[in-house]
Amino acid sequence: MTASYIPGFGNHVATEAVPGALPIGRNSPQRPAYGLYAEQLSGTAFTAPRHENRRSWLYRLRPTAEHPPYQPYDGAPRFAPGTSDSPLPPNRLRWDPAPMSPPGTDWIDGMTTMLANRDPADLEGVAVHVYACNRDMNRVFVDADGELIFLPQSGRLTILTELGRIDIAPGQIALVPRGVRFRVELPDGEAAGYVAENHGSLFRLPDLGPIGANGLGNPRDFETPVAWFEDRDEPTQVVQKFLGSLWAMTLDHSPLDVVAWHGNLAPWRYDLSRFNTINTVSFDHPDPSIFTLLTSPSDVPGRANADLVLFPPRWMVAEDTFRPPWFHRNIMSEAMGLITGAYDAKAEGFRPGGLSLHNLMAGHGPDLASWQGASDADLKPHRIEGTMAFMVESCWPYQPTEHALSHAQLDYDAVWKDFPKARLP
Ligand SMILES: O=C(O)Cc1cc(O)ccc1O
Ligand SMILES: [Fe+2]
Repeated sequence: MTASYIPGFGNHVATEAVPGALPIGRNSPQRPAYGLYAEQLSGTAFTAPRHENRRSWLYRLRPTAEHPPYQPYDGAPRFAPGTSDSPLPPNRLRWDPAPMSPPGTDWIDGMTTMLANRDPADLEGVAVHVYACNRDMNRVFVDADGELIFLPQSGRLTILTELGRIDIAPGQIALVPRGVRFRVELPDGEAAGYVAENHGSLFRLPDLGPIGANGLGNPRDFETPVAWFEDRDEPTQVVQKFLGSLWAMTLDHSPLDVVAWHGNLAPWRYDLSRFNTINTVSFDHPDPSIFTLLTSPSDVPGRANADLVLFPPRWMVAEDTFRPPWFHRNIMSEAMGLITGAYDAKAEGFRPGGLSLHNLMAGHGPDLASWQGASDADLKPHRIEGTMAFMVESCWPYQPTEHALSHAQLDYDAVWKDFPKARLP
């Protein structure tokens, strides 16, 4: 079965998997069609301004409210373990790709939380997880702590959500809103990649300012699945992430039973190759904000709770310019992953599936080999091919988990060793 999608970002969508399931002209009729249960799912406060307001109405076989108490979930040992209380060294950190999990590991148990900031209860902050799994989920997951962006690095994912079915492969990403239940299946038998979890205001497309009305991520390239449901009366475990801990309970049916829905809070997928990359055609390397696909604003104008930034294939044409990322120290904190290829500031050691962290004010930039190569390069137009890196940039410094701290590369600082000293006249 292939999924069908509706194009557009944050649109008001109406979709039904069974004709007549969606009420017309009202949200909560006295008796919804077929005895369905109407349920509102809010992604913003009821009173959020209209242009920010996101909610959907779901028409389902059984109400979500009908469930037994959650108990602590004791699987997924590296998922949401909390962060260390010890002072965090201001060091740059980098990680090799995580090894594949033991056979029989599904997406939930294959999740490893690497970096987190703030507390989910603050409704601010972001976490970066990696996953490595090799078994279809036969249960469902729901994240009360935030929306999830899946960035597969290897292996396709089928994400069966309450609101529809999403198929993605490496090079595509998907978002599942906070509170939407889903199951992850692995058409290739195994999969690995990244998940960004946003506790803060919902990801949206950035303003374009002088760029104009088009460019970067174009709204039409975001695809929301049509209504899809399963009618399965069999025990189904639901694992929930709530305030940084995992909880579980078992229903006697699948909760992926939404027959119809309408609204503007919805999952979507996006093909990263659709990103309309904009950059200099004269000189200098623009700030990486030029590559922003999505932004989650904080309460301070222009200072993102989280930006999702892409580094796609592109032409490099800048004249008399050091073309890779410059040396820098930032107030923002930078978590970076690599989906494929090589990243232009790191000649080696940053591998697809790997991760790096350059926190608040950490001095970083091109490694010695990249600096040397770009300093000596003949500045012809040059196309960076076959690459896709991304950054989850946040105004809140990241705290690595204990697992991340104990599995970091040992010698990352060495990539910035032995730069020749400048020679004054
Ligand atoms: O550190 C990095 O590699 C990310 C980055 C990229 C860039 O083009 C400019 C600044 C920046 O932080
Ligand atoms: Fe940086």
